[in-house]
Amino acid sequence: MANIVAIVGRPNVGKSTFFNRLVEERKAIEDNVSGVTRDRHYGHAQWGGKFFSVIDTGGYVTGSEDVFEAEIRKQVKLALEEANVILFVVDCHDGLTDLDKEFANVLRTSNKPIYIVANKADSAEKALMAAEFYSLGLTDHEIFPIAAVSGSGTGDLLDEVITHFPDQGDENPDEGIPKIAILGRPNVGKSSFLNALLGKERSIVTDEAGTTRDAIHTRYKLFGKDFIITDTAGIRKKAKVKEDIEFYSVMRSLRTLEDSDVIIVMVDATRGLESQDINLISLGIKNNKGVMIMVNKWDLIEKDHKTMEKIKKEMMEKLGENRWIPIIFTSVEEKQRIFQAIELAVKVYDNKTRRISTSKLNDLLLPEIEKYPPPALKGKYIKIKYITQLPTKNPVFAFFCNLPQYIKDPYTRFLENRLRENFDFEGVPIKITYKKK
Ligand SMILES: Nc1nc2c(ncn2[C@@H]2O[C@H](COP(=O)(O)OP(=O)(O)OP(=O)(O)O)[C@@H](O)[C@H]2O)c(=O)[nH]1
Ligand SMILES: Nc1nc2c(ncn2[C@@H]2O[C@H](COP(=O)(O)OP(=O)(O)OP(=O)(O)O)[C@@H](O)[C@H]2O)c(=O)[nH]1
Repeated sequence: MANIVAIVGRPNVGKSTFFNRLVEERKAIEDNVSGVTRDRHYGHAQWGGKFFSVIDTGGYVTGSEDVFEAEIRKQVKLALEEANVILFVVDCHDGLTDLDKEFANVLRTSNKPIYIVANKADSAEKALMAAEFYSLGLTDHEIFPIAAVSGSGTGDLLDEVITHFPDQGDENPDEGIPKIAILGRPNVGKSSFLNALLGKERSIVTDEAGTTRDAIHTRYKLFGKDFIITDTAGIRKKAKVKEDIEFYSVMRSLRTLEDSDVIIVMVDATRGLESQDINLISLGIKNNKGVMIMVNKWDLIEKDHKTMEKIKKEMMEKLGENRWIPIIFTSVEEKQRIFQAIELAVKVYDNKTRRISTSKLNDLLLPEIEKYPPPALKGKYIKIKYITQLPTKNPVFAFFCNLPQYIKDPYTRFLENRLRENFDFEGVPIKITYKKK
């Protein structure tokens, strides 16, 4: 289960600075191994051996001068639903404001742990100002003065925050059963697909939800395969509220994606691969998820024996260097290839957990590298000596060589292609790193 921390607070108190600080530290640790997702509102962090995600809800409040209570409610509601812990950021510099009080009133309705983070405590003198926020009476926890710009005070805060996480977080999930998320634009047929899985064979094993606000993991045993579909049904209902569709569907995608191994990006055959679909695919890749595309409503397409190949080719072009993503054509309505879609998702999961022995890697790849060695740079020859797959959750291959810094992107792509030709990593992002030897 994902550990999630939400940052709330009025504009300009330093939420994004704080967010970046939390996420940067993890990034520094991880950068050379797995590459880490980072965007404005959502990122990964680590403290004390626990992994968690951080949502900066700040950007969702529009208009920094005129923040209406409805907006605050919307922001905070999101935090309450998604997070294990809420960090309410205030500003020591400005002291307690009316808007802070409004936020506090909304937060009071929650039963999740709340910490008041008194930011801009740049000096000991400023830190004393933090005491003022006790008058909110919002939380039994200590108030933590911090300075997001320098990071001072954040360690003490995080020591406390992580005590609320039930486990280590997503970096260390239970092995074995593939968790599959079905994502896609509204109306492509996601619910119909779930119902088709549910309806026919009626063999759900469990339907467990930690709390109503967590992602729901439904475990299936169908067609001889064990798998889990991750979903956030509670949020889905709210997506029916019109103006919030985009807002909630993004949050929903993040949460389901976070809790899954493989994402099925469902697209509408009559519309093709659209930019939103590409965004979901990129999000999956950045988060090291297995990815496949399910082109649904295939029954609505007028076709001959060449149509499928033609559409596949067009999609491949849009995928560019991510051509390793498999595409399957289905009709949920006519129950066409529904089983194969699940089978493919499970296969992608198997590929994702594939381990190649060092001897096999070297036997197959070193001769290819010998044929096409990395181009010499500044008159220096680059010699790759051996290759090994790192013991990571996602496929990462370390190439040991004399001058790692001299190898350029095109050669990395060459190596990735050779890896994919020799071993089945269909649907799986793979990473290549160079190490000095
Ligand atoms: N002195 C001081 N300034 C800070 C600190 N942290 C953030 N700031 C400044 O406060 C201002 C607002 O910071 P942001 O991180 O953009 O604030 P925010 O809460 O994300 O603002 P919105 O995006 O409007 O919601 C910036 O000028 C920051 O440089 C700090 O620890 N000390
Ligand atoms: N022709 C055809 N229609 C389909 C197919 N799959 C789903 N539909 C129809 O498409 C419509 C939308 O299906 P849903 O399952 O509600 O789509 P969804 O992706 O869950 O939609 P949201 O809940 O809005 O995200 C419904 O009218 C379905 O009956 C299919 O394979 N072929």
